[in-house]
Amino acid sequence: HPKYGVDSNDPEHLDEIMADIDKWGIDIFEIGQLTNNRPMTTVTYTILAKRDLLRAFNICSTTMLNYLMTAEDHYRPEVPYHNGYHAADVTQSCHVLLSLPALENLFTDLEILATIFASCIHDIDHPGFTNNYFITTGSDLALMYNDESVLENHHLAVAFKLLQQTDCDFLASLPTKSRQILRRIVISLVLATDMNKHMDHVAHLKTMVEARKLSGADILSQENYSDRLLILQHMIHCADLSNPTKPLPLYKKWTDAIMEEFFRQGDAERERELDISPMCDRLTATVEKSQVGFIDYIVHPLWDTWAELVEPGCREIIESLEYNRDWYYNAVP
Ligand SMILES: CCc1cc(COc2cc(C(=O)Nc3c(Cl)cncc3Cl)ccc2OC)on1
Ligand SMILES: [Zn+2]
Ligand SMILES: [Zn+2]
Repeated sequence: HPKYGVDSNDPEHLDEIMADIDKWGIDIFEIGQLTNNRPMTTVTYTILAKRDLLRAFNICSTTMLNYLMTAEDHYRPEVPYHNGYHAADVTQSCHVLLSLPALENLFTDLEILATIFASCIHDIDHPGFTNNYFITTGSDLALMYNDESVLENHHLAVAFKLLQQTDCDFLASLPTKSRQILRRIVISLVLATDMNKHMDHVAHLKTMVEARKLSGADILSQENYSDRLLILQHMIHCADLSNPTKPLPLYKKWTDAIMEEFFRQGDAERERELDISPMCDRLTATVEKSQVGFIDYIVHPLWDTWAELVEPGCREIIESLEYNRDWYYNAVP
């Protein structure tokens, strides 16, 4: 297999970019351009190989690549934001967060494999509309999942269904017990990416930070299973909401993509004479104002609490977030 799992039209350039795989702010868009739109497969395969997880779990590289390519084919390229680039971005962001010094030796290899797997499939087959849109339009998807975390349940069902294809079952050599533990973790992590759970994430993170202050001990080293799983849930949610913490040129590309996706939903709602969702009306929205609100009310409260828990590993990330917030604040017309 090629070094990063996929062929490249410019291998030397890809080597240069992939040297930053452990760094916050690697250019996912450039990786996609160098791999014929395979950013998710490239990033995920490289991370699994680098962490020696393919060997640790006796995972066949060919089967792993078959699964990743098939999974990446199930992201929709016509969806502006929730496509393979976002999956690659969240996977690489989790990879960096898993290596924070405060979390060293906290997670088992199986928990790490589960987190990387959950990240790369967490939005698979995303249709480019929100849960609320599917619920209010009485869609079959909402009917199937009783209006509860509709998209997140769908992503999980699609991802695990692909494992049933024999040439894609990269978990085939895992003992049954390990498969069950991994499946449980992946389900809980993808369900944790439902924005409806956002306030619970922030509340629990604050509780853990307070508990750590009271106990004084480096509590992250004595976490019990349920707290470790909660930290991984907060981690994937932070990665999902990490665009505003990245270098400004990358952040601006993510903003353009999500706003186009939201505007297309707004167009569909206008067309169907439904109420247009907040920030989805391309005729009235102010992108800069939305981002300042997004950072002030959602991203900063979450990341500030996360940063306190893993202190001092995320100081630069918070600085980048605050720099970007000021840039958008000053850009408001
Ligand atoms: C107040 C809410 C809000 C939302 C926005 C749009 O901005 C963004 C929103 C999102 C965003 O909402 N992402 C998202 C997540 Cl993390 C989980 N489930 C569904 C979704 Cl859509 C991801 C990135 C953004 O800008 C770069 O601006 N304000
Ligand atoms: Zn999602
Ligand atoms: Zn996502």
